[in-house]
Amino acid sequence: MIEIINVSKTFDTYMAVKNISLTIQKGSIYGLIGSNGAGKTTLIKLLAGIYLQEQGTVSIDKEPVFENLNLKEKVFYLPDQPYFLPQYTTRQMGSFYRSFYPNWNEERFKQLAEWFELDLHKKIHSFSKGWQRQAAFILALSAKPETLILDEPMDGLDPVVRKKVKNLLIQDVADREMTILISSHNLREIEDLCDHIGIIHKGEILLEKELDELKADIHKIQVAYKEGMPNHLVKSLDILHTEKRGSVTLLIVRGNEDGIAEQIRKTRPVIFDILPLTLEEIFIYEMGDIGYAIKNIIV
Ligand SMILES: Nc1ncnc2c1ncn2[C@@H]1O[C@H](COP(=O)(O)OP(=O)(O)OP(=O)(O)O)[C@@H](O)[C@H]1O
Repeated sequence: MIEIINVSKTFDTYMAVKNISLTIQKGSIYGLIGSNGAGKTTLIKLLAGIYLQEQGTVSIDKEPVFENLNLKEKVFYLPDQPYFLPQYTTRQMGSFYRSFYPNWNEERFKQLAEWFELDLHKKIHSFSKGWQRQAAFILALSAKPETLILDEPMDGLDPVVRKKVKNLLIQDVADREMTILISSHNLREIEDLCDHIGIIHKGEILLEKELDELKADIHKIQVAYKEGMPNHLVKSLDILHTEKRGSVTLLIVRGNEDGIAEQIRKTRPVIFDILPLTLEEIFIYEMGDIGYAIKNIIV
């Protein structure tokens, strides 16, 4: 379990992280979202033990992170610009990590290289940006860390590779309860991966939520009637937003999905669909002012 309690970090006079607290349960995938300069990398570097906070505590499984070598054997940090030793091949980087990470799995290393079709014997610096990131993922996942910290991990990956990476991450979380903190400025990109989301803005956490909790309670519904929508239905539903699109009405409704569907079916609509809501839409409709603020700060 990751615990960040009342943590602040200042550069000269600028406070990049302001009194942040958050907890990430073991086996959870936590998405830290924020615009450029929000403080994501600073928070991540505090968690990776690269920076020391001036205030508060940063711990994993109750152990303080900073200068804790035992803990570092179980944590893998993949920065936004992956670092490799100069002139090294992925094979050589593998040998380097093998000496450092006790859980290193050679079999997996070879399997992943095959799966990504990556040449282990080529110098990493000759790879394109996307291939370098794939090499970094192969190394990170072969180290079998208990905690994986990823800063903007999907940058430069094509959609097919993104899907592969997401599947691998989910598999490791399911198989051995790996904990992941993943930062991104793109809500859409990580919404299908994370079970918790934290929004960071100007060094502060604006909002933190469990995704299932967010998604279970709000629904996008499309209905059409021969003679307009019945008034009693409008009154009985907890409608957050209504939009007319020709003869079809689009509703954003809060409440239990089955209950809402039953009420609508009773009114015999000619069209009735429940559509998926994106996380961005949920933020906007569910959180009013905060939702609109969030819309303006993330893509
Ligand atoms: N080493 C540093 N020295 C001085 N200021 C820094 C340093 N690192 C970060 N900052 C400042 O702290 C703030 C937060 O930066 P940080 O890199 O954590 O943001 P971020 O959310 O990761 O942004 P991005 O999405 O652009 O990578 C910024 O204003 C940045 O200029």
